[in-house]
This record gives sequence, structure tokens and C-alpha cells, in this order.
Amino acid sequence: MIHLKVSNLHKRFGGLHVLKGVSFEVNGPELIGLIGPNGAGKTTLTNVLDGAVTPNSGTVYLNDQRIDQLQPFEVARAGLGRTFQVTRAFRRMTVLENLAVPALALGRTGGAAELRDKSMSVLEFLTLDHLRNEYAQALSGGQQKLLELGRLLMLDPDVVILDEPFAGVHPKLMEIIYAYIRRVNEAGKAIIIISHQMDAVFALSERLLVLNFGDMIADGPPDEVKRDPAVIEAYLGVDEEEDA
Ligand SMILES: Nc1ncnc2c1ncn2[C@@H]1O[C@H](COP(=O)(O)OP(=O)(O)OP(=O)(O)O)[C@@H](O)[C@H]1O
Repeated sequence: MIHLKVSNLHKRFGGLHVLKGVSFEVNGPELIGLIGPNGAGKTTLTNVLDGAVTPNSGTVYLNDQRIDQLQPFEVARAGLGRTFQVTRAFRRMTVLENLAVPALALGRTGGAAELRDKSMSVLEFLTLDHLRNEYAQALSGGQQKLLELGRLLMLDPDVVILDEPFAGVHPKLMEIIYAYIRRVNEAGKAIIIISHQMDAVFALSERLLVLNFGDMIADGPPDEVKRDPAVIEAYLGVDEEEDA
């Protein structure tokens, strides 16, 4: 059973206290949205979880293994993977080659044939197999997002953090991306989605976490969180005004 336990994380950048004792747990293959206004600390939290940033204090355990002092490649090996706000595909490599890179880098391959089989099954899962020999730079924004997801899936993570998975995705393709996210979740992976696109977050998430200036101010079912006055004040109200 997947168990991520984040306890009392603090992160300061100089005088800026960006995470102020953040705690939450993920139990099993949950589909979670992480929201909060600009500068709330969402990316910093993700960077701490994936090992890119070391917290000043607090702990993160994944399936009873402490991961908060590990390097990103060690965290990936331990079972937590993330995508980035700006898609990081290797643009001059083919789709198939893109998939091989993280698996090769982490030594997660049996041999060339096994790697190819695994890559093809991930591409089929994402229905990108017909594009396997295309250069990544030839893919649409949405397809590049799927390719990035595919690279993560090559490592069989237990927990997947998707940072702005809908950025650059054509509105008509949103439902398709939703379907893939649900499919990955149904395949038994816990997913945390960070997004400013509230419609998407509400459409997908079973649980919402709300971060506001380093404090986790809400954690619960989306319908409850939506009505929480603190959330409305901190986030939704501000966002609606900004969007207007
Ligand atoms: N490496 C860093 N050095 C100094 N300050 C940083 C660093 N990284 C982030 N910050 C600051 O920490 C605060 C939180 O930033 P963060 O990017 O985590 O927020 P966010 O919720 O992801 O925001 P957004 O929704 O705009 O992406 C901001 O004030 C930011 O300027």
C-alpha cells in the first residue's frame, strides 16, 4: 500500500519562510489536487518532495523510507516522480528514445529488448505508439505532456506529481489528458496535480490540499474545500478577480 507521510516541513530562503510546517499524508492511490495562490509554496513543496530542495526541518517518508535527504535520482528510484511546469522533453530525440533516458539513467533496465518492450507498452498505454519515431519537437503541447508522463511511468512510480499538466494543452484536448490521468490513477498510482486551472482540478480531484503562504489551510473533499471561507478568501476570490 502506498504511503507518503509529510511531517512539519519548513523551508526558508534567506528571510523568506516559504513552507511553515507543512504536513499531510497520502494513503493508497489517491487523486489529489494541490492548489494555492501564486507564491504559496507549491513548487517549493514539490521540489522538497522530489529531492531538488532540502528542507530546513521536517521529514518525508515514502513507504517507510525516509526520502527528504535524498538526491532527486534516489527519490525517483524510491518511487516518487514529478513532471515540470515547463515540459522537459528531449526535443531532438525520438519519442521512443525519450522514454529510454530516465530508465537508462537510473539503471532500471534489464537489456535493450526489455527496455524497448517496456517503452512500447507505456506508449501504447498513452496511445502515442504511432509517434514512436517522431522527434519530440514535432509533437503538440498536449502530446509532449503525455510524453513527459510516459517518461515518468517508465520508472513505475508509486506517487506522481504533475506540475501544471494542462499548461499549453489545447482546451479541446483537456478531456483526453483527464482520461490519461485517471487511467494512471486507476493503474494504482497516487497522483498529486498542481494547477491554476480550477475547472480541471475540481473535475479530477477526489481530495484538495490548499497551500497559502506556506501554511496548509485546507485538506478535504473538493466540495467542502470550495466552501471553506479561508480558502475563498485566500485563493478562490483572489483568483476570480485576477481572471476577470
Ligand atoms: N530558490 C529560491 N530562492 C529564493 N526564493 C525562492 C526560491 N524558490 C522560491 N522562492 C520564493 O518562495 C515563494 C514560493 O514560491 P513557489 O514557486 O514555491 O510558489 P508557488 O505556489 O509554486 O507559486 P506559483 O503558483 O506562482 O508557481 C515565492 O515568494 C518565491 O519567490
